[in-house]
Amino acid sequence: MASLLRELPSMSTLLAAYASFSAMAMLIRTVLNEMIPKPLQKYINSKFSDLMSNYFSTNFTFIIEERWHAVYNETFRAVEVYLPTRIGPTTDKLVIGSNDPNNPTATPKRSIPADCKIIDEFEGMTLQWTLHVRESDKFYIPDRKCFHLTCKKRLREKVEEKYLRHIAETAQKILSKREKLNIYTYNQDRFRWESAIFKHPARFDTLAMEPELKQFIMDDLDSFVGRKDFFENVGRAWKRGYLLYGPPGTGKSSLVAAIANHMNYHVYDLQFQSVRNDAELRRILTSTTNRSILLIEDIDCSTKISEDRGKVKDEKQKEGEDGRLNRPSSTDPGVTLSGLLNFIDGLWSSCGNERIIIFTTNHKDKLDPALLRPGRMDVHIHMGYCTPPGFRKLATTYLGIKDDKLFACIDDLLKSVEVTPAEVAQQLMIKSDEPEAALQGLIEFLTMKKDKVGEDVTQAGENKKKDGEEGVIQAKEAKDENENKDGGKQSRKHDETETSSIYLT
Ligand SMILES: Nc1ncnc2c1ncn2[C@@H]1O[C@H](COP(=O)(O)OP(=O)(O)OP(=O)(O)O)[C@@H](O)[C@H]1O
Repeated sequence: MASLLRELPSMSTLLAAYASFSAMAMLIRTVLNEMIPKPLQKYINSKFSDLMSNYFSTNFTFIIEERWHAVYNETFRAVEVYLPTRIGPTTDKLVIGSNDPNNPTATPKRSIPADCKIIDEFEGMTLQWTLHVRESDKFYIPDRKCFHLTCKKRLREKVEEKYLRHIAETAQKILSKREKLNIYTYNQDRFRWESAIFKHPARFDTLAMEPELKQFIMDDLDSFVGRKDFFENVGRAWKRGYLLYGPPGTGKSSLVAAIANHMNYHVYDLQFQSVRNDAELRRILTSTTNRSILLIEDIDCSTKISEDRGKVKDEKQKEGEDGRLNRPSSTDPGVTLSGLLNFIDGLWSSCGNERIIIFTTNHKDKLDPALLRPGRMDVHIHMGYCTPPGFRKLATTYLGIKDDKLFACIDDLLKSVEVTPAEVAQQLMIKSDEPEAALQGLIEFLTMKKDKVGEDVTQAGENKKKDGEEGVIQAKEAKDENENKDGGKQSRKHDETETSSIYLT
């Protein structure tokens, strides 16, 4: 032992060696600093530290981004649902909130804050999650979100095979048990769908519609849900399109709410005006979930969608333009009909399952024929003026009565006056706790409307009289014809477009 100690260098030798090594290192560093440009130094440093950490680290990180190629990443969505259920004592912050104005005392919902570590345990493994948000420096590019999942390198395969599948299954269970429906609206500034609780009271049994029509729609919806294999076998995307058209106040929005409640589907309410172009439309539509309704209301108000493509082209050619229909302008919404059709029944229609697409319009005649072509929207539903069965339904809903001696009189008036279910409902609501008074008020309202129509027709006749003898004869003929129909008072002409109807394409 003593001989061994004697062979060791002395303390002063060690210090001298250390000093000369340090001097040499400093010299090399100074030379390298002077000779190698800064960016290259940075690059070498980062490569070196990556290499070291990869080589020596025992951890492995999965990165789960919000979008996977062109569509929303379902793994990301599953993690978003699953992770808030795994908040444990190691988590030191949490985002909470509620979007249910009907229930302000409800327990707030949880969401994961950025850069917060969450530890999960699964089959003896410890897993660490972090949500990263990379802010975009360009206003037209959304922020990028991704989850980092870190585990031990040796557990990588188990995590991939078992843990991630467990997350997908758990999220699926949570989502299938959803008690509350959401209505989503697209926030153009934040590039994302934002939700509110959807608690619309409209149901099929409160809708004033022809009973057969109502039954048809319910059967159609029910058969759609159970026909996954059918759609697959016939090579069609598992989607159903409804076009609801009719005057304002006939219940188009109420029918959408009734469909959502019947199917237990979330509603994505898209305003075309908030979409910049077809590429953005594709992005928006591919971020919606399965088992949902895509609602585009008043589709006729979107000029590019509603105008006949032929007409647009002709007009543009007349103006000496190049006729490119799809070019967005500063005033028109940038979405084109072809962009929309591509999602309805084009190649993109196969992205997603169990989707219902609903368009509503007050002016079906303004829509591009391409949108009405057979097979595009599977079912066209005309929402018409209030009929006697519709009125009875409203009387049951609003007054709680199934029959009354005044019903016959109201039925007669409804056959001769164009009145929307919204107007009838409004009248019944005024005195809903006094059914007799409410019905009497409705009779007065309908009679007033009928008389007004009569006056309008007489006025039109008088105007024509001024225009010449021929006009007088025609007005009289028209008036006589109506008088013959309903005992001297003006009546409305019932044609097939005034009552509710259905048309399968
Ligand atoms: N068929 C109906 N059955 C029951 N209630 C109805 C019906 N139609 C209208 N109403 C009542 O009138 C209100 C307005 O109707 P709704 O918004 O559904 O009509 P709409 O056809 O969508 O009108 P718009 O074209 O102006 O959007 C509803 O909140 C509902 O109370």
